[in-house]
Order: sequence, then structure tokens, then C-alpha cells
Amino acid sequence: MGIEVAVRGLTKSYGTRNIWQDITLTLPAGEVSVMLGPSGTGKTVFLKSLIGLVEPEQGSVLVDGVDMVRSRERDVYEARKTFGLMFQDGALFGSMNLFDNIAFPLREHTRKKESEIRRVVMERLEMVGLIGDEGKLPGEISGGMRKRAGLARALVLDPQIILCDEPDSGLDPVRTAFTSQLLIDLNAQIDATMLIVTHNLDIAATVPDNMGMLFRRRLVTFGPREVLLTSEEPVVAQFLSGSRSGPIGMSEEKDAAALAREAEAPAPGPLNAVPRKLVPQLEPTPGLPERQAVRRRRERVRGLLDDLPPAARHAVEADLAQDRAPLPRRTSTARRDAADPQAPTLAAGRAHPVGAEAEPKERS
Ligand SMILES: Nc1ncnc2c1ncn2[C@@H]1O[C@H](COP(=O)(O)OP(=O)(O)OP(=O)(O)O)[C@@H](O)[C@H]1O
Repeated sequence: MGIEVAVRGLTKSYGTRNIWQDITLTLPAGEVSVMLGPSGTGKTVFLKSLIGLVEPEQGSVLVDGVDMVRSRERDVYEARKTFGLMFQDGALFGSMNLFDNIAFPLREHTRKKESEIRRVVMERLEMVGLIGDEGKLPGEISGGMRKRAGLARALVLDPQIILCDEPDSGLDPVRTAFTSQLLIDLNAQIDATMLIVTHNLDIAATVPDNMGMLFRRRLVTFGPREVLLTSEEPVVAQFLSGSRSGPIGMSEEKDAAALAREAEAPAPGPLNAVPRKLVPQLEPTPGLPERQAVRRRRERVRGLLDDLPPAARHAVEADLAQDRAPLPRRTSTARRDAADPQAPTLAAGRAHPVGAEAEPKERS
């Protein structure tokens, strides 16, 4: 099973420019989490800080007892081996064919024989649907195939934590849907802890167990997917609906004058929030094992129910009721909500705000 990543009070600046501050969250072991945020809010910097490639000035990132921020270089190097990284462009060596690219970490970091390397590489190629393409150069394949090859390479050392930086960037909606399924299938097969950085609303709505969002140098929220997907927090609702109305502007933040003008004359019709249903999470492709994270997460989130905002709580209770496990409380409400066609919709304005009173406490 994957291992937990515990981030506490993380703060990063470049020179005098603060990127984000005081980020505290836990990536639960073996679960899939997504970090959303407008462009430039520091999502990639956050990913890099988890593996010690970027050095935050405050805070800690605990992975299996090693603080990726402050521990000795040798310990950080060892802990880094538990991670698999998938970068935006696949980060493949242009002069090597896919087989050699994917075999590279095995040849660099292990003493496996070539026959064993071939077995592992072909297995990973099959997982990402690239069997038959192993002889091709990165320049001869599509962007989506490069991403999948990058994912296969991230998997060869059997990582317990997988970090994916914008797995959808540059992909059409169909390829993005396949990528979403691939990520869920992967989690079912290897039960690794996963963090995906993305802007993509379909991935956000269908893939993760947990979601967070960065905005204005802060973590707006992080918790069970239902919290963010039912949130009325203006920045979250705007982001999830793709609306121009709200605090997010073309540059990272709108200034106060622009927000005041907008409040007087809200953007018309289609530019405003488009309600989105809280759609079910993707399940693994038939024939694959069940995701073990699902049951673990249900148990974990059951313990958080009292701290969740009402809309998120109703959505979680509906999920728990579907599982047919006995509910400790509010069973009848959950059943009613599960059947309620008016159940929480994204940006539909029915959910409770994630505010001071309602914000769930992040827990491990
Ligand atoms: N090495 C660096 N030195 C100085 N500034 C940097 C460095 N790396 C990143 N930044 C700055 O940190 C900010 C956040 O960058 P980052 O790439 O993490 O954003 P992001 O949220 O991933 O954006 P996008 O969604 O567009 O990929 C940017 O303004 C970027 O210019």
C-alpha cells in the first residue's frame, strides 16, 4: 500500500515573492488526491517541494519518518525512491526509444538483469496501453502517448507515492477521459498514494478521493472530494464552473476595482456559473481489482462527518448508504438525499460555504 504524506505549515518564497504559505494537509495512504488552482498559484512548486526538489523556508513534509525539507540529503535521496513522478511533457530522453526511456530508472538504480528489466518494462507498457510502441522515439509519437510513456517510467521502481503534474495538458477531451480511467486503474492495481495537479474539471470531478485548491498564496481547502465539489466558496465555485465572474481573473487575481465593477454588472448568461452535477467517481475497468482505497476512505471519512459542511456531509452520507454498510447516524437523511434529484450540484449555490464555521479540519 502507498504511504501517507504529511505536509505541515509549508511556506515557499522566491526572493521576496511568496508563492504560498502555511500549507497543511495530509495525502492519505493509497488514496488519490487532486490539487487544483489557477495558473501560477504554485501547484508545480508544491509538487516539487514534496520530493525535496524545491526547498521551502518553513514547514515539513513527512514521508515514512523522513522530513523531505530538513532531513539529511542522503535520507531525502533514499525517500525519493518511494516516489514516481510524471511530468507535464513526459520528460523523456529524445534520443532513446520508449523501451530504453522506461528501462532507464531500472538500469540506473537497480542491479536487475536485462531479462528482468524487459519483463518489468513490458508489464508497465501494457498498463499504459503502449505495447507495440516500445521501439518508437518520443518525437515519433503523440503528446498523449508521451505522457503515458512518462507514467510507465514513473512506475518501474514500484513507487508508493505517484505525483502527476497536469496529466491532461495538451490532450483532447477523449484522451483526457482515457487518462482519468488510466489513473483510477493504476490506483486499483498498485494501491499507491497519488497526487494529481490539474486544471481539468472532468478529472477533478471524477478521479480523486480528496481535493484541494491553491489560491492567493493559501490552501483554500483540502479534504474529501465532496467538500470541494459542493463548496460555495466563491473562488472554488468560479473555478469549478469555469465562470469569468468571481475572484479569479486573467492575471492570477482580480484587483478590488474589477471585482467591484463586476458586482455592479455581473457577466451575462453563459459567462456565469454553469451548474455541474456531483457525478460519481470513476470505478476501475471491469476485470481489474477493486480499489482498496475506497473502503479505507469510507471508514476515514465516516469519522469526519460531524466536521463537514452540510452539503458535503449529505453527499458523503449518500455514498456511505450506497455501500450498505451500517451508518452510525443520520441513515434516513442519507437515503433521502441519495434519491433527491436536487442533491448537491457544483456551483449551484445550495451548498454550505466552506467558511470559518464550516470548514472541516484537515486530519490524517
Ligand atoms: N525557480 C524559480 N524561481 C523563481 N520563481 C519561480 C521558480 N519556479 C517557479 N517560480 C514561480 O512560482 C510561481 C508558481 O509557479 P508554478 O509553475 O508552480 O505554478 P502552477 O500553479 O503550476 O502554474 P500552471 O498551472 O500554469 O502550470 C510562478 O509565478 C513561477 O514564475
